[in-house]
Amino acid sequence: MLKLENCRIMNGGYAVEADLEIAPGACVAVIGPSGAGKSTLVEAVAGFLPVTRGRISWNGSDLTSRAPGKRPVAMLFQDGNLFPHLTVAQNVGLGLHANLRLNQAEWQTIDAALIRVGLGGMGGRKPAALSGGQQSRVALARVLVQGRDILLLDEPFAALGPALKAGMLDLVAELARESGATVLMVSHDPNDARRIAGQVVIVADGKAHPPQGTAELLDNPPPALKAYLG
Ligand SMILES: Nc1ncnc2c1ncn2[C@@H]1O[C@H](COP(=O)(O)OP(=O)(O)OP(=O)(O)O)[C@@H](O)[C@H]1O
Repeated sequence: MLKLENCRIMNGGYAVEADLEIAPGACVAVIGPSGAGKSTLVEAVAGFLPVTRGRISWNGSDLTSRAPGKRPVAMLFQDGNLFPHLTVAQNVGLGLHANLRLNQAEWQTIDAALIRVGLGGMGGRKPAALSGGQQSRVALARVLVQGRDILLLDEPFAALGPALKAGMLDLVAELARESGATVLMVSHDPNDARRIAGQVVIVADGKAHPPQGTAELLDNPPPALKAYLG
């Protein structure tokens, strides 16, 4: 269980309050108006932003003041964060060791992850020699090799066309199901939530609300969400 208890998260001068729980293995979309604090919420779980009140925990262990690298969390960013001078396999390997000193078993893990995301045989290429969709898959493979319990996605596929994005979302959902990972995904598109997320956390007016069922919420949105959905 991912718990945010009575939390106040600071992003510069902006505060987001959160008091909510996310069940293990759940896939939860984070939606709400621009600037409301969606990224702030996931970055606090990742450990990139300070929690000035309350507590974040995972299965009972306190994460609140734990360094980002020591949390059971992997994050997928919008631009994929690929290094152009490294090969695809090395970019994935960064998920295992930042210094890329990897043993043979670890290179095999990387190969297996590349195969799993549909990039078998492409490990020797540089990112520039891949399409945008393939680059997203490299970033996903890097998250996969980390084998973390919680996967955070901050609009990772916003730059992809609709069909590619749908394919990537389905792949994320599939990989999370296989590994049992808990997913928290920021998105501006309610269709992303409908596609893979059973629940939605609405972030509005400086507050992250407890998760609600996606279909019930989007079929019958409360006034604040209705204005945002248009
Ligand atoms: N470094 C900063 N200093 C001060 N305020 C900041 C800083 N970074 C973000 N903010 C403010 O924090 C608020 C929440 O930002 P956040 O990026 O979490 O919103 P969001 O809901 O993810 O927005 P979007 O949908 O536009 O990406 C915003 O109103 C923003 O202006």
